Amino acid sequence: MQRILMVGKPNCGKSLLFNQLTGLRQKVANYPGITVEITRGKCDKFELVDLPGAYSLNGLTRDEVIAVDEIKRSVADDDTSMVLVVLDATRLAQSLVMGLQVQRLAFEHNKPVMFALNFIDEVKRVGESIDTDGLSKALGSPVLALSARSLDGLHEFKQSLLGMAGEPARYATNNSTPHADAAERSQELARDFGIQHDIVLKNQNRIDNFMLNNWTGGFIFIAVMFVLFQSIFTLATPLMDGVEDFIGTLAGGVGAITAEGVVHDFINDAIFGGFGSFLVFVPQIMVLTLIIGLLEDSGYLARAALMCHRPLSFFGLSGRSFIPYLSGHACAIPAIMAARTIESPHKRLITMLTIPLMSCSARLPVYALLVAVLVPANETFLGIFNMQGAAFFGLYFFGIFMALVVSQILNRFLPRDLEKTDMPFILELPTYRLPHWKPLFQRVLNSGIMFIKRAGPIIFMVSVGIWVLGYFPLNSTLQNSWLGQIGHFIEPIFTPMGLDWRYGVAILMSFLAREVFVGALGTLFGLEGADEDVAGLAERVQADGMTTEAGLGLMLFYVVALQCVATVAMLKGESGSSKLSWGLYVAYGLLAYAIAVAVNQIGGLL
Ligand SMILES: Nc1nc2c(ncn2[C@@H]2O[C@H](COP(=O)(O)OP(=O)(O)OP(=O)(O)O)[C@@H](O)[C@H]2O)c(=O)[nH]1
Ligand SMILES: [Mg+2]
Repeated sequence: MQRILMVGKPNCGKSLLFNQLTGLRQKVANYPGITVEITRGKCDKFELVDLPGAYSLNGLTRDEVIAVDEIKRSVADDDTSMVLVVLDATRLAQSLVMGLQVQRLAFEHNKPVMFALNFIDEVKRVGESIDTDGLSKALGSPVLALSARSLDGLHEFKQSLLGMAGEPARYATNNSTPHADAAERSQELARDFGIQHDIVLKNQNRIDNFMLNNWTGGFIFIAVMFVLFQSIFTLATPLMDGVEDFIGTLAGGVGAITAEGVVHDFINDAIFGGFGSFLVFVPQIMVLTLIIGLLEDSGYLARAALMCHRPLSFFGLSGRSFIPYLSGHACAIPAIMAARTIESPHKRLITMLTIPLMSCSARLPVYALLVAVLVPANETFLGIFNMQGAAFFGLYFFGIFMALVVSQILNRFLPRDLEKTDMPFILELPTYRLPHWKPLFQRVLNSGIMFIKRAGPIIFMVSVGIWVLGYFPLNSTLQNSWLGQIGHFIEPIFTPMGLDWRYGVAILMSFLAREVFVGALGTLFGLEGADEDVAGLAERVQADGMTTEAGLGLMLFYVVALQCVATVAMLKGESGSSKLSWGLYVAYGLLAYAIAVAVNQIGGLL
């Protein structure tokens, strides 16, 4: 299949255009450096390649290097038909540096180039226009104006693109002599053809004066973060109650039509009690994705990263660590990849190694369960803050705090040779924008589906496995079932944490994937009281008499422990060291255990 290579500066809308042309759903957000790997899709009979953004062919960060290497390799390849350069029409000068360099490279290999002048909707909104014919003449390649968001001009653009890709030889002949200094030429072209820059900047600066000011900016930052973590709890609660009621009703209905016996118990305890307990938490993951998405789309996150640069530098990190850290609250795997945009290898490594301490969404079910057990519902602090929400914030905060402490230690002890290639912190601030709702909702829905797909099978298997071991030999109690016997054997490890063997089994199982904890516990409590209704695992744990110190220790255990094999694999891939990655898995596990034991023991003395 012939290939169309798509290039451009970061945040110029490549991925959104790629999605429109291929029907795929690559991540799109208003922050430079979202795409960090090469993505391929099909557009008509061509393969379209979306690359990470780069400001020039002298790639600085790892994602830029990936893009530049692929451009250089691919442009010389016979299978590449043409190069599509995406430009941000509102930031012509910055977009053209890369554009001109790539055009020159493409011409050297007899490949035609087309320029997509994106963001034309924003140009129109400020009452400006761009002379595309003039620009096209000056560049010596066709320029087509479009908006990947409002879809203006997209149809005509697609026709022209396919026309050129289908007959590259016809367009490849080019007589223009590309200018030697791309940066200088970009400035000239932007002056001649670009829009009055201050129109766009004026509004933005007005907001930024407020957002980036030491006082108001700091206050807004803290308020945004607090609302973010608080709303994961408060916004999701009605939805979670809805799911819980639904599962409860379903379980009641199914229970009524199955005859008493093994099958009835299995459905009640393993399916509804185990797997059902886990499904209750899906709305929370979706709310988290929604809020992070809103922040990303608005353009605020880049400002937050800028403000965090100085404090983060103190811990050996960079302002660019902020986004990987924040997205680590959804999932560590893409967050570790997002660390590719960090300019310094030393800081990048520290960021990657501490991302697993961010409370990812897989911990949400565990937190939600334990917070519901330990903190009374509907209680408020000063009449404003929901106490359960505040407890959530505390857990997230503890994760971030631990990450900073570990970063500081790593900064001291990691070999310094990586730092020789250290580079300055530069971040282009994107324009403030309203969210793009449709892709945002798709992303939210997708996060829920992905969560179930990824963790669902393993939780189902563990729930079934635990149920079988706990149910047999027939007519035994849970205590002297097969599972009980194994449990009592491992119990001494968990006694110092103030927990009995049932929690021990659930914790051990959660080293496969941390979400398993809730399902495993749900099955265990289901087995114990086979006649009760399945809803309300938190009430059962509460009634069972978990002490506050043991519960708190257990929560902190889950903040710190790295119970995710996929994260270890990702770390191995990105750091190139399997010893380091598995070492981290063990180290965070031991640290988590030590913290839980300490909290329980000290709490017991008070
Ligand atoms: N108004 C408007 N917004 C756009 C347009 N194209 C893209 N966007 C928005 O611009 C932002 C960046 O889009 P992306 O597609 O992620 O940009 P990218 O070039 O892939 O960025 P990197 O992957 O970071 O290099 C997103 O918020 C998009 O919704 C457009 O034509 N008009
Ligand atoms: Mg992209």
